[in-house]
Amino acid sequence: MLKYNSTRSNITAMPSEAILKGISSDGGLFVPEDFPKIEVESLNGKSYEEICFQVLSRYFHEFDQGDLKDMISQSYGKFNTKEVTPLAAFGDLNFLELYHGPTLAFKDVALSILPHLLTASAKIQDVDDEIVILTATSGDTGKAALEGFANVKGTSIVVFFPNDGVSMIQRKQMTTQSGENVHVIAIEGNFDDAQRGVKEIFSDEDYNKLLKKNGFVLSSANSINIGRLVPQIVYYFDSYIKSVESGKIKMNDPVNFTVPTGNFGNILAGYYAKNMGLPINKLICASNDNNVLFDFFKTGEYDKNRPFIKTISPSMDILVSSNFERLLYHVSNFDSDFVKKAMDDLSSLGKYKVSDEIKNTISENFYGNYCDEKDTLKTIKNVYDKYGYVIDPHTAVGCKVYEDYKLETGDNTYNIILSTASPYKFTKSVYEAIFGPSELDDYTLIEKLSESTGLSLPNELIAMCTSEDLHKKVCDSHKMKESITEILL
Ligand SMILES: N[C@@H](CCOP(=O)(O)O)C(=O)O
Repeated sequence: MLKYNSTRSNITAMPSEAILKGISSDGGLFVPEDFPKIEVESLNGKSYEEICFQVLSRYFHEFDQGDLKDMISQSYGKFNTKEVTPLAAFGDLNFLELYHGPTLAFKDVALSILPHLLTASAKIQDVDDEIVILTATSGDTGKAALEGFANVKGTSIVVFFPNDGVSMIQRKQMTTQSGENVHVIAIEGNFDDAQRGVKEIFSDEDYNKLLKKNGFVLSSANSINIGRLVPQIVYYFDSYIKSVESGKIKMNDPVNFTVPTGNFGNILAGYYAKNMGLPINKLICASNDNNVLFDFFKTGEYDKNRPFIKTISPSMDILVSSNFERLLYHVSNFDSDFVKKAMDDLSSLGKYKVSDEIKNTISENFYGNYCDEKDTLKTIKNVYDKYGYVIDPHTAVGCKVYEDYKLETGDNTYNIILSTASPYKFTKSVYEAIFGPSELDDYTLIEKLSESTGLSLPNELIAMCTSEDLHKKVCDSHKMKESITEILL
């Protein structure tokens, strides 16, 4: 029976408890005490949903197998492509399109199923309080979580986003969200402030007792919740199998994955896949100008003491990548004292350093680099000019870092780039990258981008642009708890 350990102490939890809590009471993140194994050959010929079942059932053994299968089929029916996460190949660029879910970002893959996992976990844990999902977002998680949890019985959701730190379309997607149980609040601050605020609320014992007394328990829709992370492992296996089936690689050939990275959840899911048996050679971690991780891979020092830079890939505008804590726990051989000290140093000094041994173990698995704004725009244009294929700025960051990786290392292993969002979420940046400056705004450019490139247009996006804003609240990043109190108590 697989259990979950906190990264910061000897607290353990069953899967349902870990999912329901979202984060451990000591501030640590839950990680599996072991990596379940999958024989990759056994997945040959299986559909996305079947692979999903193989992965999830190994991590979440408390759920009834039939119920788990039902949850999976209810979750992925709403994707607008036959294959949940199709691969698009141009030369040696293989883009894994993770954005065909309801909100046009990779977050849909996990957030379509998380509400099911959470409500099933509440049943197992015999909890009938209302589950309040606290979410911090730099643009994509927020909308996907709202969509997933809107009107889900027994839950309510509060999303905090940086008032001046998301794209126009990302903002509109959130502020127009309907649902009886949804709350969207802009904060005066950046994503790190939002995430810190949410984590502080989780660790505030007295506040959690007060909520409990009033019939509420907190959980998370961010990738700090293991229930968010595990479903993201699935597309690593699925894309590998698709690559074998299309003859691009042979079974058991090594592959690289390039992952545009912010909170380190998506790439960590790849590390979990590798430890489960997927033959991954390197995980290529692509950052934007907020290049803390790139510096870490070079020096072994994680140092967030630097300006927070707003970029055209806002979902990755993050200096504290939460899931890096999980990686430290794994590579230090489950040393929770070391992780706790590192995390304490990060919050008091803004930095920590790891030993050469830990740095080297990380470098065996990961390569890090970053792409600045100029190169992001250039890459969008180059890919379009060469292949007529439109990519969003986050994917462009991945693409450029992949090119740099090949040049620097000479490694030509088959590589898959995770394409994390639809170009339409960043219409103006993408349009201008390809066609040059425009006076028009994102809303107007949506149709122009579609007409000029032939990129198929999600109709709901047009309707959204003229919808009324339902959420207009703005709060100070130090007043997030007060906002929740106002909503709930
Ligand atoms: N890039 C994210 C930031 C939060 O990441 P998560 O994976 O922890 O949810 C976003 O778009 O909100």
